[in-house]
Amino acid sequence: MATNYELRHAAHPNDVKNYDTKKIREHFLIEKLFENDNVNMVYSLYDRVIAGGAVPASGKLTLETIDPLKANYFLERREIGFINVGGAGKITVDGTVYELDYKEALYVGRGNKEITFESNDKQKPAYFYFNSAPAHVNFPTKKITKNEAEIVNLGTPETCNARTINKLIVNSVVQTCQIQMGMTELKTGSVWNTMPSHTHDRRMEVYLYFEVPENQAICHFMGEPQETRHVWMKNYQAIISPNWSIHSGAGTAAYTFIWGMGGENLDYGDMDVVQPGDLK
Ligand SMILES: O=C(O)C(=O)C[C@H](O)C(=O)CO
Ligand SMILES: [Zn+2]
Repeated sequence: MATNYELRHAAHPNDVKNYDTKKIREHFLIEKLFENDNVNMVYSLYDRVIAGGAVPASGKLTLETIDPLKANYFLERREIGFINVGGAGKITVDGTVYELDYKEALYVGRGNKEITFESNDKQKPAYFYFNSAPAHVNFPTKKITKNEAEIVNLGTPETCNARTINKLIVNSVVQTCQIQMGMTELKTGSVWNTMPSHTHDRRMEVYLYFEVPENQAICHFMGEPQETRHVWMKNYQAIISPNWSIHSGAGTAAYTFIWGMGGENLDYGDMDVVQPGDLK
C-alpha cells in the first residue's frame, strides 16, 4: 500500500506553443491514477489543485499527507471532493462512515484528520477519484447523490454534443471554498463535450474521462483558443487544463467525464465562450 505523488509546475502559454506530443503529455496528461492498493495523486501548481485516485483493493487505505503540503495531515489547510467511479465503497471521515455507490460524491471540509477508504467487494474495488484545493474555512462534510445534483441538459444530437451535466459539488448544492466538481454524461451517438468550448482565466480545471468503451479513445483539445493542441486519451485518464486553455473533447464513442475546478471564484457560469468557427 503506497501513497504516490507527482508535482506538476505551471507552464506559460507561449512556451506550450512549442511543446511536442511527448512534452504536452508529460505536463498535462495524468496516465495512471487508479492502481490497486495505492493512493496516486498529482499536485498541480495551477491553483494548487490536487487530482488523485484511491483504490482500496485488498484492504483499507488512508489518505496520507504528502511532503509538498508541509502539513500534519492532508486536510489541515485543504478541502476535498470525491466521486466514486468504481464499485461501491466507504469513505470514513474522522469516524463517520459514508457509503458511496457508483457516481456518488462526497465533499469533505478542511480540518478532518483521518480519511480512510474501503471497498464493499474486493472483486470490484471502489475507485475514489478526488480533487482537492487550499481552503480557508471548515465547511461541513456532505454526501451528494445524482438526485441531489443540479442537472442541466445541453447540446443536440444534430451537433453530436447532447449531454447531461450533473453538478454535484457546486455552490447551489454544497458549501465549498474553491472546489467545484461534477460529471457530464454523453448521450449515445454524441461525442463532443464542452462544444462550444470556453476558457475561464479565473479557474483551472481537470477532466477525468471514464466509461470510454473498450478500444475507443478520446481526443482532448487544449491550448489557447487560437493555438489549440490535441491529446489522445484512454479510459480513466485525467488531464490538467490551465486557466488560459480550452478543455473540450471528442470521443470515438460516447463516454462520461468528471470535471473539477479550483481558483478565483465558485461561479460555474463564468466562462469565456469560444464558438467552433473561432478556434484555430
Ligand atoms: O460538457 C460540458 O460542457 C462540460 O461538462 C463543461 C465543464 O463542466 C466545464 O468546463 C465547466 O467549466
Ligand atoms: Zn470549464
